[in-house]
Amino acid sequence: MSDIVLITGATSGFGRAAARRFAEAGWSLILTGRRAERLEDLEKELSDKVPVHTAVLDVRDAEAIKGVVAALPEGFRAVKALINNAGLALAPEPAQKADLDDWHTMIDTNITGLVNVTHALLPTLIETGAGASIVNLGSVAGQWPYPGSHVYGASKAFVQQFTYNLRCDLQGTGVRVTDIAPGMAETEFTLVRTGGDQAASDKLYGDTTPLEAEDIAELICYTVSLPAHVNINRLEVMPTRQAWSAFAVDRD
Ligand SMILES: NC(=O)C1=CN([C@@H]2O[C@H](COP(=O)(O)OP(=O)(O)OC[C@H]3O[C@@H](n4cnc5c(N)ncnc54)[C@H](OP(=O)(O)O)[C@@H]3O)[C@@H](O)[C@H]2O)C=CC1
Ligand SMILES: O=CCS(=O)(=O)O
Repeated sequence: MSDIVLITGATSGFGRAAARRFAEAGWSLILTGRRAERLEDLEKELSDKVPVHTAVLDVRDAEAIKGVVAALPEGFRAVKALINNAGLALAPEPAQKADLDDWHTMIDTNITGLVNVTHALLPTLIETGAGASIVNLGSVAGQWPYPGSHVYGASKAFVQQFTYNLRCDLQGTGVRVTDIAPGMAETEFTLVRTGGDQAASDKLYGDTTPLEAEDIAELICYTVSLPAHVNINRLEVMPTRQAWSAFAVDRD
């Protein structure tokens, strides 16, 4: 029987690329996200290669997650890898101009959503035991501050610390936990962040070489495919053409 991976946010970007990468590696796929049509398209694309189960799911809805886990069909129950990828940034403006609803949406998705899914899958992953994995999508924004990152960066700092704390509690169960923290990667991320501003997205990723979704998919698949005794705690990865900036100084 093939290994089983559950991916949140499989309808775009890293999640969709990871679905394709895991299919290449022969894993059975549980693909989730809010956009049903995209899940159907992905199922059509990949189900010739590997078994695919899809579930329309908003990670903010803890009851719905429990329902999805309880209704997993035979052959998809013994999940070996959970990829907590669903997430978003909103409100690129400074904190003092940000909408409170946008802050709540980021907290509800990136923090509450991630812990909802993790809590629902922990018993299964512990039962799977040695070689099971949780990969959480953090961000360089969880480590490094920058203007306009406010709640987004803070939510990703939570992801890092939650990852480390889970590692402590899961010691002895065989379940591995990893925070993958990418820098600039071209997906629909900036389109979402700017409320659909394609020009802003094109400008950010233009005239340089950002990470591609497939780069992160490769790292996710690599992380969970390592021998069972190896746990990557955190992987911070940037495009070669991205680096840190100097401290900002307010001058007269
Ligand atoms: N691109 C980048 O530069 C970086 C991104 N990241 C992180 O990587 C992760 C993936 O982002 P990326 O692929 O770039 O962005 P995309 O916008 O391309 O994909 C985001 C995915 O998250 C899903 N999602 C968003 N909200 C919810 C929700 N409430 N419930 C379920 N699914 C949801 C979306 O699916 P749907 O809308 O169908 O629900 C979509 O599949 C995020 O956690 C992001 O913060 C980290 C570092 C860098
Ligand atoms: O998490 C995404 C990368 S960045 O936009 O914060 O640099």
